[in-house]
Amino acid sequence: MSFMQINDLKVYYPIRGGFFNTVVDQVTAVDGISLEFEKGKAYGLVGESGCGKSTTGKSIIGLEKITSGSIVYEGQNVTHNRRGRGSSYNRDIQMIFQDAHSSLNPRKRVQDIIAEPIRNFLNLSPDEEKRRINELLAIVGMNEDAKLKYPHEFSGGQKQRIGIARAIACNPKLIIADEPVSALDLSVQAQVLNFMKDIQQEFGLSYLFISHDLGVVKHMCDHISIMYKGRFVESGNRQDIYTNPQHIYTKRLLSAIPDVNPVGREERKKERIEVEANYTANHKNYYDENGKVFDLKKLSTTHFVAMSAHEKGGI
Ligand SMILES: Nc1ncnc2c1ncn2[C@@H]1O[C@H](COP(=O)(O)OP(=O)(O)OP(=O)(O)O)[C@@H](O)[C@H]1O
Repeated sequence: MSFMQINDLKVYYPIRGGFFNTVVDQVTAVDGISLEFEKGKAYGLVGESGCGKSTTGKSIIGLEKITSGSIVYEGQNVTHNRRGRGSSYNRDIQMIFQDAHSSLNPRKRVQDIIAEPIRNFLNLSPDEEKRRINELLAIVGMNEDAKLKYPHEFSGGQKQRIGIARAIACNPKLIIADEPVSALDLSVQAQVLNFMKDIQQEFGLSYLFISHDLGVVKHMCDHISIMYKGRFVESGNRQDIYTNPQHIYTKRLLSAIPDVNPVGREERKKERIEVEANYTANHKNYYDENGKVFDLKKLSTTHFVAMSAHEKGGI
């Protein structure tokens, strides 16, 4: 049973111009997406830069205005009151950001950063608050003496852990993680991802994991949606997406993942080229289930660049 449903979400940004700074046009950032969240499951949102992933995350949490569509949380339509002070939605849906450094207030000590949601949503005594902060630091694998330090005294991975401690402080149901590890180096990425998996299991958390990296999403997510120009072109479980992708755009994203296994690399390369050639020969345009046309020529530009570098064995 899903605890939250996103229905036909659309987010348009107005473009202003002219002498009176009036609205002259709009950017269609999210163009009618629907999603359902179940407890304890991780959902992935993948697509190229600018396809609307972050806008989706920010509009779900309430940082962006929704143009149309609805968000239903535990049976209540919360579309227009997501950020109400003290609302359970505000407490239960948390976000962690790509740039941990700028998401932590540099003038606050770690204990005050982590205490922020506790003070907003839980009515704890000073002693209980201290105990909760110690507990949260232990969960994210940090020493108690971190409490009195400032964000600049920590490494990137540690800062991300502080962000995670703040996000889980009030036992949320869903964490929206927008590229949470892409600013970290590879060994730290693995540590943070594994740690996020551990706490997911321990606390029955759900994630909306936003990334352009299909490798990371494969590691983390049960259900994956592939986004292109504000819409989902394909959604499915991990198995469907990685072993039996249906949409040409998904196939191209998958082929852009560096092929690190030398065994059978040539055969896989030939197979990919064949799939591409057949598809392009047989489909002038691709029509999605709503009849919207995707122009293959336009779609291909970035991904053919990525593919050809890969095909040449350059990656
Ligand atoms: N505040 C804004 N005002 C106007 N347009 C915006 C604003 N924020 C984003 N956009 C536009 O909305 C579209 C979607 O942006 P978004 O940041 O959601 O993409 P993204 O998939 O998260 O990209 P990236 O992976 O690079 O972060 C882009 O065309 C972007 O230029």
